[in-house]
Amino acid sequence: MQREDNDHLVISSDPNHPANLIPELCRKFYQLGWVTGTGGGTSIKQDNLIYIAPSGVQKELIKSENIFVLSFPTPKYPPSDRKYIRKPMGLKPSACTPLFLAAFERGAGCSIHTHSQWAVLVTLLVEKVHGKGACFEISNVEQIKGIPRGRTKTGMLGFHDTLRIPIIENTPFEEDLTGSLEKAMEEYPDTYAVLVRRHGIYVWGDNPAKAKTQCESLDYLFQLAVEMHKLGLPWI
Ligand SMILES: CSCCC(=O)C(=O)COP(=O)(O)O
Ligand SMILES: [Zn+2]
Repeated sequence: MQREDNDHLVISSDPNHPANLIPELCRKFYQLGWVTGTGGGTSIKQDNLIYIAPSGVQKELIKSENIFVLSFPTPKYPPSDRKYIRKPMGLKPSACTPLFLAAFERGAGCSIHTHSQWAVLVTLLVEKVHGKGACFEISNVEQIKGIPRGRTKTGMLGFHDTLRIPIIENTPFEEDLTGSLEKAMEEYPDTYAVLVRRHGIYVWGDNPAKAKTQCESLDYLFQLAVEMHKLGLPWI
């Protein structure tokens, strides 16, 4: 049943409650330039509930009462079949919802979408190989250790390991990225992120802290790669 109230699901004095964490994370991401101009967003899964930020709003101004709540599992399509249990009046759920759900279906506890310029720039430096999808690769940089080996493995990548992040092509509407994002997730079962050419990145993690730090490590590596490229240094 769709409800417009259910305020108790988003009102909490606990700073780690998803409805408090999402606004807090969005404020941090805004300061980093990742979600300016209403772009990007964040979603958290806790038990069988998904908390989602609203669409097309200033992400740094989101309040707990603006948060949508979905019962998980839920159909991704059509949007009218999704099991919303809290829908704030006058707001629309993030257009990233089916992409966030794709990460939750694969065990994630938090999914972040940013429009980081470093992420966009690396997608312009990595070309599509004929017959294969494009992929950002980097190795021999300490910060690679901030990324887990993968969903099917334990521990973090090592200094000499190669980090691979698939790149998918952008589409006119955010929702339409879902098919290619899921294909990339199948082709790279150990990835925790997918870059979207000329758009940004989706990053997910087991919980909000891991998703955030993985997002930070990746952004560091993208910036480094772009700066190395500018200096004429190979980054791989
Ligand atoms: C200028 S933002 C264009 C839409 C977009 O790419 C995006 O990430 C915004 O998603 P929302 O959560 O606001 O629906
Ligand atoms: Zn976007």
